[in-house]
Amino acid sequence: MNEHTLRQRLVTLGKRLYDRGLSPGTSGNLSVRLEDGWLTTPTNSCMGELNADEISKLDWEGNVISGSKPSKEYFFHLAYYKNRPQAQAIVHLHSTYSSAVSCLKNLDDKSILPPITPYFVMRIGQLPLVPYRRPGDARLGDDVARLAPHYSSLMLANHGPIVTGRDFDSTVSAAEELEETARLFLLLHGHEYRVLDDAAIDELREHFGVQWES
Ligand SMILES: O=C(CO)COP(=O)(O)O
Ligand SMILES: [Zn+2]
Repeated sequence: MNEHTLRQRLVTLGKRLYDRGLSPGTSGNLSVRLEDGWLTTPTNSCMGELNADEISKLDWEGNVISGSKPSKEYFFHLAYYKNRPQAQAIVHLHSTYSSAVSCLKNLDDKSILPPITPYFVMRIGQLPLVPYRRPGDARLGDDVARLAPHYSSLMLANHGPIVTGRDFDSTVSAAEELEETARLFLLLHGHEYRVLDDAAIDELREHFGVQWES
């Protein structure tokens, strides 16, 4: 997709996320990689009302080339792009169920959600917890740089998810999948439930190349 089309996709899918209630208020931010830099949503923008011409364009040093002032989290997007070549797009949300899970105590920090469904394993994979930092704290960039080579998605403690993918549309779908998984996980609380066993995960790995260590 060229830059013009990607700007339109940011507007269209930003509205989809907002309409689904996955990015309340002005929370969250989106970005996509281009040949000559990358695009991100302006800081304090509502995802339901993005303007294609105002979207911020940055270079690989984080300098603004054009558009409005970028997201205050631009540096963790940059850290992901620099440390994960396969990441072509990034979605960061404060979606309710994912953010609720990010607040739970006693999580396995290396993999906070169990493999309850195949689509979670396929689209997200193992999801580590990044210790809490203030939004906009540049040290989040170091945390993301360290984990980015190993994980396509991360959960910021007491905040929300960062999801990356091979193109923008599939990254948005993966973020939606994560939200549904978090919802299922919380619905299952207090119930006895099965998780996918090693054989099932191996089968998914064979067919879809999942990122899950048994
Ligand atoms: O989600 C957010 C902070 O974590 C939103 O910040 P921005 O509006 O600066 O993108
Ligand atoms: Zn946020």
